[in-house]
Amino acid sequence: MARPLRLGVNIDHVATLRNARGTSYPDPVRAARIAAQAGAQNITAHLREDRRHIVDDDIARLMDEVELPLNMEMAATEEMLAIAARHRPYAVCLVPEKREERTTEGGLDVVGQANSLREAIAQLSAAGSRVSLFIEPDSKQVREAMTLGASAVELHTGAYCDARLAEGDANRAEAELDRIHAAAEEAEELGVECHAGHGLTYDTVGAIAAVPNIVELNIGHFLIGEAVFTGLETAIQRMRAAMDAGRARAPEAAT
Ligand SMILES: CC(=O)[C@@H](O)[C@H](O)COP(=O)(O)O
Ligand SMILES: NCC(=O)COP(=O)(O)O
Repeated sequence: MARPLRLGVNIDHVATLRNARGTSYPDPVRAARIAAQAGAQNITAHLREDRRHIVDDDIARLMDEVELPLNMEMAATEEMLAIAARHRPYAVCLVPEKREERTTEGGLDVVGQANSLREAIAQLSAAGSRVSLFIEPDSKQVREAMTLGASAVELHTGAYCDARLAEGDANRAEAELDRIHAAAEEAEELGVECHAGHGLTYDTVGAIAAVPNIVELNIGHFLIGEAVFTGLETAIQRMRAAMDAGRARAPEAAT
């Protein structure tokens, strides 16, 4: 039987909409409560250094007012480490950040930043948070994540989703999916829990859910966009159904 696959709902882009007008609505905490009703297992929120969407008060309220565990995405900076130490979220996902980028364009260079990441992982783990590293599906990065003591890796699915959306690029999509399968299998062999996310839609989630070693998906931007048309609860339920359909096609995990 296929193993369980958790859904983390990323509510960043509720805050993007709120901040576009400088109002107090729409409220990411309200979105998080709806996600809970719709069956999500955790809430993901990315506190960017430039606070372009989620702000400090959102993190405080998500911790205090929402029952679901918080997976806080952040860069491994001193400022963010101090914030995480104050709130002690259930999980922290360390991500790369570039001020000019439109979204998180790639994974962390875990190999190149090993020393600073080792220290950040140690601090966060000592404070009681599970630490994952947001990486490209690449064997070197997976192995280094294990060496540094990360509990989990989250594989960046953006390249796969982009290839699926690009007409006539089936070969590239297939190659990206192969990389994700290989990295997920290696992570599990090394004892590192495997998550995935970025850019997933109803059309692309099935193939990722079918990767048997992946146990958590984090999905946001598409869901918040769909919520405009169908409501957030319905959007999340449809995503859950698409995930379940994909998972039902997953072979048994090799390990
Ligand atoms: C880290 C990541 O995958 C992002 O999807 C993020 O959580 C959404 O925020 P940005 O679109 O601002 O990167
Ligand atoms: N880490 C990925 C995430 O939280 C959601 O990414 P997206 O669905 O907003 O692209």
